[in-house]
Amino acid sequence: MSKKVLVAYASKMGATAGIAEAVGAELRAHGHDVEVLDVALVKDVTPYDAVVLGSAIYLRRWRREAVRFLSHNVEGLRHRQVWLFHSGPVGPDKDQDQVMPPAVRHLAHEIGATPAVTFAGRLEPATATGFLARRLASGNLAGDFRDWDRVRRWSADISAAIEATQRSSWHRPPDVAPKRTGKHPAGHFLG
Ligand SMILES: Cc1cc2nc3c(=O)[nH]c(=O)nc-3n(C[C@H](O)[C@H](O)[C@H](O)COP(=O)(O)O)c2cc1C
Repeated sequence: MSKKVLVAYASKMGATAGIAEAVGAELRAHGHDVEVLDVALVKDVTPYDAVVLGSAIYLRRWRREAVRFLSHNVEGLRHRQVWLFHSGPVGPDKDQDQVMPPAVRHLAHEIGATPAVTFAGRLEPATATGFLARRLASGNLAGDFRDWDRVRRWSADISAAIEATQRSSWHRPPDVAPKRTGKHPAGHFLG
């Protein structure tokens, strides 16, 4: 039986929105009824059985509208399966997992969601908005590093997890704190 899934995103320059669309397409291919929406437009999570939320990372933070969505919907999200991802690393650090900002980590814990998966991002002159982004997009961080195979595999795993809960009752995953490396993966952006 198909489930109703919300894939919400917070994106400034379109890269995270593209990843959300790819997640949505894969879930649809698995037979689910999917809505892909800018998170700022989501008023209510009640219609959905499961929620995927992705945010772009800027200066180690999530976009404000994504954090607001989590904090305004803690109770609703606690009763749904929730998956989180963030899109950020570009250039030489494209494969570096990013640490969840403390506020997001706290909210994920409240909701009972596992830590966000990191997907590489995109930073290109054609889509960069703002002085700093345009400057960074002209250096060695420039490029589209989004790994569509990885995004599709992750989405297929989500589909399998959604389907599994139709056969058994869902058990909230244990809280797993992200591993701290001491290294600042956002070093490129912080100078
Ligand atoms: C000013 C600026 C700061 C950034 N800070 C980070 C960061 O702290 N960590 C990170 O992984 N990526 C960082 N990025 C890369 C973006 O997250 C990446 O380009 C992302 O794919 C953009 O997503 P969007 O197009 O959905 O807005 C930064 C990019 C810019 C322009």
